Amino acid sequence: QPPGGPRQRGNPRAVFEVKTLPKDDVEKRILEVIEEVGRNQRAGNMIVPEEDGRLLRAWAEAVGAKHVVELGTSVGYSGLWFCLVLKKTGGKLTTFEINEKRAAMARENFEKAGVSDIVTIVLGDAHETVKQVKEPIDVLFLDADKTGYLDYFEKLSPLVRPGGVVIAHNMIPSMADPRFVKAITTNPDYETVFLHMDASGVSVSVKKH
Ligand SMILES: C[S@@+](CC[C@H](N)C(=O)[O-])C[C@H]1O[C@@H](n2cnc3c(N)ncnc32)[C@H](O)[C@@H]1O
Repeated sequence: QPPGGPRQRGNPRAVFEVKTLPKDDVEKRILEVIEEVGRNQRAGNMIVPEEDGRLLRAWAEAVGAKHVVELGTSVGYSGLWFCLVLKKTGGKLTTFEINEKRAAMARENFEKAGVSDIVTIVLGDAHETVKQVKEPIDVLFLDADKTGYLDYFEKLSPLVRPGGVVIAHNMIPSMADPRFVKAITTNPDYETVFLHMDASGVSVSVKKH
């Protein structure tokens, strides 16, 4: 164990312990629910590791996100990380989920965290329902069906604003759809980097100005 406490639950190989510290009561309330969901609802709900949650939050902060579109709500864990930012920017989260039970749990978690007013959960097959999105996107987060990433990217990329990002989860070679990898690495509109490849793998594609 490194000094200062246990290593990150999300990544036992993490070199330094990092803990997200609340800046104010709004963050405190959201972080308490993040901690609780991470502890009690991780099993069976395929939520991202904690260190990926912090990565999502960091990118959303960096681009000053006001509109985050998420594919794959599950129980709202990654969405809550985005809400830490969106509560401050006056932004909103539009998140898509096909599973009613998980969507209901997410609704409850968003309520508890005090962010329901900035979150829209769209229930149904996102390949159909994403057509509802008409506004510019600052962060597009792909974390639903892996073979669907290319379709989501093709449908929503035109709405991603210059300087915005497309982030995809589970991008290690054994999980990533090669057609999507090709799309984000050969498109001259994007600069793509791969992070956390010793864990779940996350791609970040920044739309160029
Ligand atoms: C990996 S989990 C999302 C985890 C979540 N982003 C988090 O970290 O808290 C993937 C979710 O995508 C949902 N999903 C799969 N196919 C979908 C589809 N076609 N439309 C909408 N949601 C879908 C699944 O039901 C599941 O809850």
